[in-house]
Amino acid sequence: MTKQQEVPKDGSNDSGEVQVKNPHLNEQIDDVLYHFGLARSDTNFPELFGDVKYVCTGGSPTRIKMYAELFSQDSGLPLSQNLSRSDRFVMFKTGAILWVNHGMGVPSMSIMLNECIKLLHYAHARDVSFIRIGTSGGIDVLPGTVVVSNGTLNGLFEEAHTQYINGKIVKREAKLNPELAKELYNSGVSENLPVAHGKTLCADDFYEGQMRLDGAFCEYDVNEKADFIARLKDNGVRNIEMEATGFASFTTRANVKGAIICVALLNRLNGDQVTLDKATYIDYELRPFKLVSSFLRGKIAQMI
Ligand SMILES: O=P(O)(O)O[C@@H]1C[C@H](O)[C@@H](CO)O1
Ligand SMILES: O=c1cc[nH]c(=O)[nH]1
Repeated sequence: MTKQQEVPKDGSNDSGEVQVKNPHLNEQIDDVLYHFGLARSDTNFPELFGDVKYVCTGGSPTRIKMYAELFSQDSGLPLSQNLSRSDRFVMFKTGAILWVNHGMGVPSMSIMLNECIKLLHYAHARDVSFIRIGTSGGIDVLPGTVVVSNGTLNGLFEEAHTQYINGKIVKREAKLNPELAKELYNSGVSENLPVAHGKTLCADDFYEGQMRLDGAFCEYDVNEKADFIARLKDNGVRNIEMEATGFASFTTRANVKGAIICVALLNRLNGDQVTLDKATYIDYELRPFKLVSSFLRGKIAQMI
């Protein structure tokens, strides 16, 4: 086990490598990626992951496994076994594409992203893009619409991701890659999918943070909820989920492109409950996958 490649002091790196910006890692002989059950000392990261160009992620482990299996069928690329040795996250590989789930909300996703970013850094993977493929609550869009995010907002309507570190609030820029978003949007159009552009609100929970009236607790009234949804609409927000600002901030810090594609399960102007029957739910959750699969197959054709 050799000492890891030095991290530049200012964190800068224009080689296209996935960046970590933590000088303490230079002092570590090994690094255990605990939530994947993988360590530098027991796994050949460059051999297994050095070719990765796209990381596709979403909350549910069974959904991400299904996407990886379907992509293997669509592309003809062989599907790996589950490369994660922990029960926290699953990880599959189809050629240069890695499929990893992230759980629900920024705290879970930030663990996955920290470890995935280090894994790809140790693997010397270059020019990597991360795509979050998910579900959301739509704002003034028909259920089933695939929203390609062109910006992210936190609960204060700021384009920022907030962390509490060392007893202080730390705010970081939360921008997505506009060119990647445009390419993905165009793939949706060419697949005849109902696509929309718009900002994505990142809430800290599913109920009060999204101004639902159907949680266990609620201290606002129906008019306040309607005002909130109207304010979102006026600010160009097209959907609400629970990861966007964290995802945008982490991908920016790691020097990778980031995009978010989420299907709207409902139109929040018309209600709060998700009441889709199973067949419709499956149809909807496949829509953002179809868009990304078409995009990735185009990219693979260019790589050959
Ligand atoms: O994994 P997805 O995109 O479906 O996650 C969204 C956002 C929350 O994590 C979860 C709430 O149901 O759905
Ligand atoms: O309304 C919704 C639907 C999915 N995910 C969310 O976070 N909100």
